[in-house]
Amino acid sequence: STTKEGSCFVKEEKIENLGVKPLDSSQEEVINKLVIFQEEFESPSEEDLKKISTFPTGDSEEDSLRRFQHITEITILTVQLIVEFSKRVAGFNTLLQEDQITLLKACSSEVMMLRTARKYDSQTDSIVFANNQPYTRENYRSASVGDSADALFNFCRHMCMMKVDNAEYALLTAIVIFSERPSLVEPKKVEKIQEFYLDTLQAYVENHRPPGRNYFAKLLAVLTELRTLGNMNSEMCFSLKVQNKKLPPFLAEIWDVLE
Ligand SMILES: Cc1nc(-c2ccccc2Cl)n(NC(=O)c2ccc3c(c2C)OCCO3)c1C(C)C
Repeated sequence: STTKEGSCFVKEEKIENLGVKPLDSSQEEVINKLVIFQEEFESPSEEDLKKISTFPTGDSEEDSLRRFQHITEITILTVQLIVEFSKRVAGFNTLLQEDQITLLKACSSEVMMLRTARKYDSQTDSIVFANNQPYTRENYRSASVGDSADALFNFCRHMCMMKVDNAEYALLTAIVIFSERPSLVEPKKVEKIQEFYLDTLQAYVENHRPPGRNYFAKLLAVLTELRTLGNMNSEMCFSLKVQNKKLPPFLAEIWDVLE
C-alpha cells in the first residue's frame, strides 16, 4: 500500500531500531500468511454482492428499513469471510470445535468493527463497505443504528489517525479471535495462542514503528475499545428485537439474540 495524503494507507517500511531484536523467521512467516489470508478474505465476491439488495439513498422510513436490510446482508457475507479467515489462522484448528464456535460467535462483531475501519475513508468521513456504496454517519444512523453510528465512525477515524498497516490489522484480528471468552472449554490453550500473536505484534511494532511512542500499548488499547464496541453491538441486537426489527436468523444465532 502507498502513502496518500490524508488517507489511511501507509507503507510498511523497515526501520533500524538500535538494540531491538529483529523478527525471527517463524514470526515473519506467520505475518506474511496472515496478511495474504486477510487480502484473500477481505471483501465479498462480485457475484455475492450482485445478490444483495441495492443501497437506498432516500430518506423515507421505507428507505431506512431497506438500508437496515442492506447492512444485514453485507454483514452476513462479511461474517462468513471472518469464519473462513479464522479457519486459516495458525492455531485455530488445534482447538476443540466447541471452542472454535465460541470464539467465532464472540469475536465476529469485534472483527467486523476492525474490518469496517479498514473501509473508512477519512476525506469523506464515510465507510465504503462493498460495491462502493459509501455509508455516511447520516445514512448509517438512519439505518437504525442510531447514535452508536458516531461511536463506529469515531473508532474508524482513530484507527485511521494511527495509520495501522496491513500486518498490524491482521495481527490485531488474530489477537481478537483468540481472546479470553466466557464458557471456553480450554481457556489456557486459547490464551497461549493469543500470547504468541501478542508477542509477534510487539516484535513487529518494535521493528516497524518509530521508537518511544509506545505504539504497542496504543494497539493494545484498541482491543479494549473493540470489546466495548462489541458489547454495544449486542445491546443493539437486543434493542432491535424490541423494535421488532428482525435480524436474519444467521445473525440472530451468531450473536445469541434469543428468540
Ligand atoms: C446487521 C449488523 N451489522 C452490524 C455491523 C456493521 C458494521 C460493523 C460491525 C457491525 Cl456489528 N451491525 N451492528 C452495527 O451496525 C452496530 C451496532 C452498534 C454499535 C456499532 C455498530 C457498528 O458501532 C458502534 C457501537 O455500537 C448490525 C446490526 C446489529 C444493526
